[in-house]
Amino acid sequence: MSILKTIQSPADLKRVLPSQLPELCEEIREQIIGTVSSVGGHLASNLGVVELTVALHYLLKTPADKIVWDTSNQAYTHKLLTGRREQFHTLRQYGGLSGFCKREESEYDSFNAGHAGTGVSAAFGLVEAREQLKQKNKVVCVVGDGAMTAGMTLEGLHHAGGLGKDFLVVLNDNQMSISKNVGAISAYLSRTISGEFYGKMREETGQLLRKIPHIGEDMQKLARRAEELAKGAILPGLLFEELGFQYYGPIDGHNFEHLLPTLENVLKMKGPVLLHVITKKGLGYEPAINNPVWFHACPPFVRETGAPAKKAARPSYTQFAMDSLVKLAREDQRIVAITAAMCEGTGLTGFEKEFPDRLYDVGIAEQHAVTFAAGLATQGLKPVVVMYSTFLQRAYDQVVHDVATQNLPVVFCIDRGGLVAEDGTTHHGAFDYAYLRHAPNMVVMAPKDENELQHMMKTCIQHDGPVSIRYPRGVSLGVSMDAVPAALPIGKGELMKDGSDVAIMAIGVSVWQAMQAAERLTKEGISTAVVNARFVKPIDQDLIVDVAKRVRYVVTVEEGCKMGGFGSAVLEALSDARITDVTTKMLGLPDWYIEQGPQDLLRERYGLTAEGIYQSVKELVGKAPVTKQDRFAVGASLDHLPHGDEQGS
Ligand SMILES: Cc1ncc(C[n+]2csc(CCOP(=O)(O)OP(=O)(O)O)c2C)c(N)n1
Ligand SMILES: CC(=O)[C@@H](O)[C@H](O)COP(=O)(O)O
Ligand SMILES: [Mg+2]
Repeated sequence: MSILKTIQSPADLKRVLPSQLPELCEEIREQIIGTVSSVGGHLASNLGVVELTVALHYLLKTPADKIVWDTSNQAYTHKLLTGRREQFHTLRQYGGLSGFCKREESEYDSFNAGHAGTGVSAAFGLVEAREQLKQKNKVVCVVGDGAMTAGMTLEGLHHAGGLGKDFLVVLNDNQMSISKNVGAISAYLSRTISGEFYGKMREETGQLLRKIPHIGEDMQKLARRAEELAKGAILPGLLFEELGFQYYGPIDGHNFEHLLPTLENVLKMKGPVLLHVITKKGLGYEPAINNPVWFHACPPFVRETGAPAKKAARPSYTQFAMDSLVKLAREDQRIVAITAAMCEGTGLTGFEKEFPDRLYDVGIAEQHAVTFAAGLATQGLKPVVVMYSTFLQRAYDQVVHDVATQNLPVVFCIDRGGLVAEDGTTHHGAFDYAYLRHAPNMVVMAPKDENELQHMMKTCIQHDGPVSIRYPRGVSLGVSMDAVPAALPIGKGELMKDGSDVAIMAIGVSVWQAMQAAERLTKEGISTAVVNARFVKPIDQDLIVDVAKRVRYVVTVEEGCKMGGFGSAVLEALSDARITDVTTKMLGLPDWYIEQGPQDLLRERYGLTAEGIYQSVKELVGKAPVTKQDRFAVGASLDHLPHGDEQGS
């Protein structure tokens, strides 16, 4: 009889005998491996926290007590124990369970996440809310060693340590971010784990801490004293102690005999406590233990071998971008690349291999990455910040204040621009055009395909100022490649096809969709032009105005939020040129957070496929044109005017 199947909520878990918990963990691992092998997901991190999650739910009274999962890509066991086992097969699919914590999904999810380093701050918000509301619940934050390198985590610890309220932070240390964790904090944690002297003393104090049945204030002091003695000369945990946290551990995060009594005791302690727990990424599935990087967030795979279930049809845009960068770096010694803990995802591994001294992995520290790049640029280097669109959001002020105001030649390679699929809301690259284009000095571009991508990479490197290039997640189009990349003129678009009724002005991967739609429309008698804008900023006003003068309708297409993005830039250009006799429509992402789902499905849903663009144009053209006289006639009813995104003039 399955134990897992008897658990509808954490209350049921409490009926399981402690001796049965390892068996339950095996069932949980089985379920996670089975599901992730068929739908993909964050396997390695999840397999590492099975015992820790079971122990926390075993001891806490959730949902009154709160667990905040930093990043929350490790919350699968939490989902399985909190009433979501039966839907677990829908994980990360359209309409299914999220791969992350979502308050909309369950009362057991205390805070939404997806980006790393928010856990401590959010959980401390729950702590202070409890104090303000005079409640009694416990608050626990589980944060990884990778997320410990994020500035926000340190800001949160600093605040919480200073105020001294009851708060448990569990540091889940598997010595890995996505790749091997980096930097001084990671080295510090490793020393804490591996110190030989401390290891022995830790064992003794750990035993003491586990033995104390119901730890009272005096006993707590005794345990602390013993712990202090154990610290001896090397003072493990000193960093956290100095930040106002009582530090305990490290303990084995896979052993219930350590986990349960230790957690029970630290949960009773007063003030901020940090418990250091050591876990292994991928535990329970050999291929994931051997390759935790690939299994951090993997596509569907063959259970028996761990091999990917499908082979990619063509190289990704990421690969083309980074191959271009490597080629350019061979010729230009000034180029250095910067990643914020995303060397593999951003495709920088080839660069690292060839130029190990010119690649900086700064940890999960996007803000630092950008300002660090600005510093490098002041000295004549050519820093290339390679980052997912969604993570660059965190460094908005650094882009504006540290790079753009000084007009520094920092290149931003923005990967995962647009819809990213299964990671959903927190990971879609929806906002970059909008959050970059309003910064004076910024150049913002996006290629229509991988060939243009290589030319744009060259353009970026040549440009003497802040410049960004964004490309999507996924496989490239398979177009033929020019032998040599050539820089493009900044701010110049490309007229792909002329027409006299409608102009579709598109950017990035939407351009080829627009071309297909235009060809079909033209065949049906609606003469349709297509502009590949190439640049969101500076936008090619001359081309846009020239084409707009020839047509009656202008449709903009972008895989980004409509508000403030590319379409807005086109409308501004038309407005500046006083083009008032075209009817316009913007296609792009609406003013809500986009759900998870396959890219194709989401593109279809938001009208960004060739079919969607075609339908939008047909609908627009089918409507009675709105004339200037109609709109401005005194007393004229506005009911006939286009609604929503359409802006008739
Ligand atoms: C702000 C931000 N940058 C980058 C990422 C990508 N990312 C997701 S998980 C992860 C590693 C997290 O490591 P750790 O906190 O140790 O958790 P583990 O997966 O090891 O449990 C990274 C870099 C992110 N989610 N958020
Ligand atoms: C980086 C990150 O947040 C991952 O956890 C995410 O799931 C990666 O997805 P891709 O790198 O496949 O886009
Ligand atoms: Mg880790």
